[in-house]
Amino acid sequence: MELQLALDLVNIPEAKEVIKEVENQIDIVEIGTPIVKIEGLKAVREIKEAFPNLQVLADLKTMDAAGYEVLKASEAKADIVTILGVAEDESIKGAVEEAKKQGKKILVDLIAVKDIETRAKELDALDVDYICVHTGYDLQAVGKNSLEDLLKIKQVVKNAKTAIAGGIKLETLPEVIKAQPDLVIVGGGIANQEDKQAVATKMREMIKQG
Ligand SMILES: O=C([C@H](O)CO)[C@H](O)[C@H](O)COP(=O)(O)O
Repeated sequence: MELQLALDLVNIPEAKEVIKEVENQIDIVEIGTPIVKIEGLKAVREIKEAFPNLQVLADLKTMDAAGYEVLKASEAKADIVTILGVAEDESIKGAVEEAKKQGKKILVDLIAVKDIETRAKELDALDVDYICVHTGYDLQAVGKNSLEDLLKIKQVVKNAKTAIAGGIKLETLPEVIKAQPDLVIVGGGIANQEDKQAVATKMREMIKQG
């Protein structure tokens, strides 16, 4: 099981400071959608240059022109690029095709997908690398989480790795681990904590113990 730190509400220098504190505890660092929108793909390039040993995920949440966006993120040295599960199959195929050409990976974000099982099954057949259940900030605010969705997609996804994101904290990590995703994505659960290193270290230990 891998651990990904999602950075959303910071600028590039602030992102570097947070990563420095936890780089030994994480496998992947996510340059979140708000950072990419505000700072551009240079955020991806700068973080990869500063932390070459970490995999860098560009959370583009692509919806169209997928091959082109994957190409541009790849040129900025992203290792993994995200596309939305609600995108057309043609877009998913375009993203996968370009990622394969560039030696990169595609994570599909199921945010806002209504029939999670059907879509996860379809996406699994399109050769994507990760399929991620995700409760975004706006649904977290009304008390939702993604655990049930993870259990649902685990039943139907046979090829891709499964991932979970959305409001995961130290206290909720044990039940997430029990559901055995391949990738756990944590944003505020690390980034908003006083002692980020201690929290990330504890999370890493819990994940190791499985
Ligand atoms: O993708 C995300 C969100 O849509 C904002 O861009 C977050 O990275 C994801 O939700 C993980 O962050 P937390 O919910 O703070 O753990």
